[in-house]
Amino acid sequence: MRHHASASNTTRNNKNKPSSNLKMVGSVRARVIRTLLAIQNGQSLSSVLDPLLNSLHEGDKGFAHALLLTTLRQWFALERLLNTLAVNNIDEIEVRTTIQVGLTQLLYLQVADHAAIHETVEAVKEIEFAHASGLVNAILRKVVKNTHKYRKKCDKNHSLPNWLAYQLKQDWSEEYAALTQGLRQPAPMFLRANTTINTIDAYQQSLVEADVSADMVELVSALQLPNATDNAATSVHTQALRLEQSTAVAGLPSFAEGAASVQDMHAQLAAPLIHQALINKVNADALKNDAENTNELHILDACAAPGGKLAHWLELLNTDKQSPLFHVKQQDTDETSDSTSSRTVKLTAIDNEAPRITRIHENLERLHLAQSEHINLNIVCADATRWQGIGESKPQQADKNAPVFDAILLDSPCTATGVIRRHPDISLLRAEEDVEQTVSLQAEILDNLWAQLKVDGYLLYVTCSILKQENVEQMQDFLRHHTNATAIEFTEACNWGIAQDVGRQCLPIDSASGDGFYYALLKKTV
Ligand SMILES: C[S@@+](CC[C@H](N)C(=O)[O-])C[C@H]1O[C@@H](n2cnc3c(N)ncnc32)[C@H](O)[C@@H]1O
Repeated sequence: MRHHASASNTTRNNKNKPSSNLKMVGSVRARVIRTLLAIQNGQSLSSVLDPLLNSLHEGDKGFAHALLLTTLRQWFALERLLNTLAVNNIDEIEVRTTIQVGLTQLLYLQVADHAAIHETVEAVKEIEFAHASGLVNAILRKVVKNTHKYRKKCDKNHSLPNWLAYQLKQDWSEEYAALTQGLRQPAPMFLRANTTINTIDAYQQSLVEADVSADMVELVSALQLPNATDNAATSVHTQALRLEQSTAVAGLPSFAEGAASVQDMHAQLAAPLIHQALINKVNADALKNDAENTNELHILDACAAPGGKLAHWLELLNTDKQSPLFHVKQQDTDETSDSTSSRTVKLTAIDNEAPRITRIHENLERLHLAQSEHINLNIVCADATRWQGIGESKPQQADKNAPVFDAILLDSPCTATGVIRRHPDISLLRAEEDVEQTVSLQAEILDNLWAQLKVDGYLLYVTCSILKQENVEQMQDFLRHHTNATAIEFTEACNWGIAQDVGRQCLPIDSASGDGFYYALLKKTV
């Protein structure tokens, strides 16, 4: 019996919590400091970033964004540096945060010394900690005497909480130095062209015409899928567009009209992989002339919000309308000829957070994917540890407990340690004890969904974590407890990720490459 916790994937901050609320008044620096205090108080960057930026004049937004994101990326390194700079311990989080914002300007943003010091001292007064203005001034003045030395000191080592750095060293000793430095850098911006509206080449061309430089990155996956002819690996190709410079989506051609989505290049592997696995299942069923599977296919995107991978899967389904998924070849009763009938694909998407479900609907509307002729789409707010898809599919089915899904995409809740470059608040918000809770939640979801997968069906397990406990170790544990599961091998012909005992792991080391995702494909054998 595997250990299960009833916990949800929550984040906590176990440090002294600052008291201030998010008050968007005063100078840019004071607003950034207040935003950082709100994050230390447990709020996510995504919930506070827009209120901050929307409160500012257009001309100040870029600086505020850079100051906030860079301070978060360098947070733990700045904390360590601050501890060596102060003669006495500084207990007030408001004061520490202000000094860290000052250090970011001096060490990472090349703000002129005088402006950085003067404005930061003014900001500490604005947040009503004027008694510390002398201290802030003294520490920042000390640093400008030798910024080169302090920058070097700050860059040494990692900028992560110690528990996370320790775990990464255990998991990735060879890659550790590059990985921890990689996590301090910004990530490139990637797009996915909506192939139901334009080809990838055509969208790249429209980017050129809009003066947005982008190159195409091709990811190749090679899967040792059973039933492939002569045991050759099945190749799956994914093409992502990488922008030379990150930009606001409003500046991208036809973005509002649904021509493209922002999605990390490694996140763009998920839909093509499960789509190919589904095609393989359908082809294998056809060879076996499996009547039960001929009329309807039912597929599941579990943990679907805000719908990035769901939209991608719908794009693939809608782009290839001649696919065997929609057309069933049947042998006529006299066995002398074949006929073809059409088949509906039922796609169910679930997530347990209602506000995030609203975002799925908004995203699909923008991409013109909310409705389509061949696909019966059903979006449900439900808890994947308990939800039963039975009856959703075939209410008239005799055996109410028979599994119903031909393929399942499980983009699992996780610690999101693989996307720290984009969401640097994760380093501050995650606590060590979250890992075990998350691993238990993942196991619970896996168990519940596995029981609902048909024999010969596939489940793609995905996380944006770089911790082995949530990834390869989760899969090893799953395979030990489910003898009817087999892991499909990703061969060395894959040009992404690092082969694991089960599945493949991408690490966010290369500043031009994608985030830290893990992929494992499982097949149900009996
Ligand atoms: C990694 S995100 C999914 C991202 C999504 N697949 C995409 O590509 O846009 C994980 C999702 O799991 C959902 N989640 C967490 N616990 C869940 C549960 N017990 N049941 C269903 N969904 C859950 C979260 O609300 C979150 O939206």
